[in-house]
Amino acid sequence: MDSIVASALNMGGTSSFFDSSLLQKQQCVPMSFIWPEESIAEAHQELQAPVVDLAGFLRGDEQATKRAAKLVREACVAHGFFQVINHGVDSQLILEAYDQMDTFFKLPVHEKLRVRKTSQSMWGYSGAHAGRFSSKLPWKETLSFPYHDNIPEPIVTNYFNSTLGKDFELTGMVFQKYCRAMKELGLKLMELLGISLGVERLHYKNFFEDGCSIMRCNYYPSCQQPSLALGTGPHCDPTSLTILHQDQVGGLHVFSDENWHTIRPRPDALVINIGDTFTALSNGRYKSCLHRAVVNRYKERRSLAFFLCPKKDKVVRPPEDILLREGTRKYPDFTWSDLLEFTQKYYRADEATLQNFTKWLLSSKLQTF
Ligand SMILES: C=C1C[C@]23C[C@H]1CC[C@H]2[C@]1(C)CCC[C@@](C)(C(=O)O)[C@H]1[C@@H]3C(=O)O
Ligand SMILES: O=C(O)CCC(=O)C(=O)O
Ligand SMILES: [Fe+2]
Repeated sequence: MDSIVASALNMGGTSSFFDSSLLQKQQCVPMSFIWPEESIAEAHQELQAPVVDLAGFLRGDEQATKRAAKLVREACVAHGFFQVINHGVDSQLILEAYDQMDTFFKLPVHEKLRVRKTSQSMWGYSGAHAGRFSSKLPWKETLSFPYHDNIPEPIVTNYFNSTLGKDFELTGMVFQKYCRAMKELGLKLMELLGISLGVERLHYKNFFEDGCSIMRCNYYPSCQQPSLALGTGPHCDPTSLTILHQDQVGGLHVFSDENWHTIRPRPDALVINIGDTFTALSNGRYKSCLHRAVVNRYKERRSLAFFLCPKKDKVVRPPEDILLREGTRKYPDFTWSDLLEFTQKYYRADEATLQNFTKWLLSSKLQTF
């Protein structure tokens, strides 16, 4: 590794970090950011996926709910992806969340490193995951924090207060509100997913009620060689349901019918992805969405991702209605804690996480199903 790259990645002993302002000054992206050809194959067409209007469902209209559930079922069977509008989340709150995330990412690197993510924790700031991986680095910075509502104290506000102090009190309050809105919508979507799968209406909603979810702000700096690098490599989210807002720049791609497809940004829409854990909960009926985020030469890009997760020790298994109907199990019982541990300690989440996790689980725990 040459010395400029080493300093931009700031390799010193065991620690390393990503200074995008230094990396952007070089003509070429460092080797460690180059992805294999199959991962960066171009996207051609826009994905034809439904934009589901939630207004009728949210006000309890039965016909509208049936229509929404049908669209959701078709989209989840095909690729595990759809968008929602009239979702009930205040558009002003989304803009405020972007403003607050900008305040954080514009800080000098040494300030952001005050909340650096360590290998022992899911939470904090990470630059290109440079301390975690050494190749196929993602051209992004992330800030991740937990959300649940199992205690009366505001967990997100407290996270910001205890890590970044008084200057980030407002950031904490905005994200506390944003996460509450995401969780509320996530639970309503679980109800819709339950209806769409023909299981007891509140089954999934109840399952997720006491879970601890993950909130992540993604910041993708512009990149001098966008055709070689990736913001986020091809992957299925190991989590259950992702509610994502992307800014106006564009860069989210979904894999469907053997091709990568673009997802045109819609400021009024939230993107919904099925994740691996929900695939298991539906006994494989709903696909975990394979997606990636590309970067571009001219403009930085931002997205806000809320990953809905069940409580860590709950057993992930499809509801009896599905098991009785289908007879055979596609995946063994596991807990979210098992899958999370797999992606944080042993396996970098990609397109085959669930398949490899299942093998690992069966061999390491000598489990049968
Ligand atoms: C449980 C998680 C692991 C990741 C963060 C959440 C949900 C999505 C996962 C991730 C984004 C999938 C792509 C690879 C990854 C390493 C990343 O680029 O950030 C994944 C996250 C992670 O392990 O931190
Ligand atoms: O930024 C995006 O559009 C996608 C991000 C993503 O897939 C993730 O954070 O898991
Ligand atoms: Fe993702």
